[in-house]
Amino acid sequence: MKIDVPTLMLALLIGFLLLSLQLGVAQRGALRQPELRIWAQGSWAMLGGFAMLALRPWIPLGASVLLGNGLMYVGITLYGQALHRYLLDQALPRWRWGAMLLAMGLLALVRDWPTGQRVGTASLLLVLLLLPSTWLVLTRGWRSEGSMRTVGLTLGVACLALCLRGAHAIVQPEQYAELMQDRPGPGLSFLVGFLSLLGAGFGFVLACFERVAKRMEEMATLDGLTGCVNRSTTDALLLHSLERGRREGSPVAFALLDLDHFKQINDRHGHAAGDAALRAFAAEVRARLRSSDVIGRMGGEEFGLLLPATDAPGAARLVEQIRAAVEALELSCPQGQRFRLTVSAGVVVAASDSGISADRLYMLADKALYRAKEQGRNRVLLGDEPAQPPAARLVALPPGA
Ligand SMILES: Nc1nc2c(ncn2[C@@H]2O[C@H](COP(=O)(O)OP(=O)(O)OP(=O)(O)O)[C@@H](O)[C@H]2O)c(=O)[nH]1
Repeated sequence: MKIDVPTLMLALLIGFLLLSLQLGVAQRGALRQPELRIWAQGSWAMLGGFAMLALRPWIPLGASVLLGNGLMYVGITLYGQALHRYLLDQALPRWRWGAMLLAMGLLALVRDWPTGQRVGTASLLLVLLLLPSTWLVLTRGWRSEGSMRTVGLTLGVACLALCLRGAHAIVQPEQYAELMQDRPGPGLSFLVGFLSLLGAGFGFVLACFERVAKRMEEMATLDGLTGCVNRSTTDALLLHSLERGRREGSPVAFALLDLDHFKQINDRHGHAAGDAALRAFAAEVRARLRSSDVIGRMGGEEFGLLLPATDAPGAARLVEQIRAAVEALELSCPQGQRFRLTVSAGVVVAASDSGISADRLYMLADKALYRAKEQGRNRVLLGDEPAQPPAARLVALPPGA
């Protein structure tokens, strides 16, 4: 196999230039991610590094070696910074910048070595700088967006190829006497090592896209404050559950839960304490649900609980447990004052053969909730689901039932 190194160098220059330009353009649009900006800076540094290597016939050898490899070390470290922020939401630890400076210092010490040993050392230093990021992506990134796996794998391939290049250059320095000469080993390791780094960049862009798409989906379906599904999603899930209950012959329970005197909590302790109370309430409910149950925020301090395949006694027991747990909850506001919450609830159950609509089920739950408020709050009322006509029979449950 014949690999023409000058052509390869030109291809890499164009590749990193295109990646940097595309990332720059994406930054001006909707994809304004700081991690992508940092990756773009890293790609500009890599591009500068290749340019310095490619200019070797026209600039002093020492400058080409130091600037070429040094800029690549900066590029790799910036890639590390982007990955660190993306996966850990933290800045790159200082020692990684220190390692980059140390690598540059070592490079300066070996700049007069014969080409083979110098290429070997420079490649191995590149691998050492790349390894911590590769490890991070292969461990933490593996459970992240699917595209991060391709980033981890391509970085792993880059490390392997550059490691082989470094070892090969030290063992057979004569093959590396001239940077631009056509030799299969040096050419192949250069090709695979740096193309993999370029590929990791495209994988990283895709991972950022995936994350943005996931966030947009969450924003469309979830309530940002409590993490519960929003009202329209709850409505859609209720319709779906009723349909499924009909097909499978199982009942569907639906409850409306409304925090009592919530306005007073806001007025006395502030809006932030009110928000914290809503979050705490949602967490308290979520902790008691099965994976098939759904808690939705219907608006303000009102929540809907959707319990598929649950009959009336089961639903009433669960909602009563929630009521008691909320009553026992003690919250503190930023000023240190402590306060408590109570919740009222209306529960209705649709039998599989009732043919009841989601709207009517909601209305019956709302009626039961209204009665619970009327009867003094902090209680759960069960509204029977009549097939027809609409009046709900309300059964008061003593606390603890
Ligand atoms: N902190 C906070 N308050 C909210 C939010 N959404 C709605 N509220 C407040 O919730 C309060 C609801 O008040 P009301 O509808 O009078 O109900 P309540 O005070 O709970 O009275 P009852 O339901 O009759 O027990 C209002 O003060 C709203 O401003 C929110 O996201 N955060």
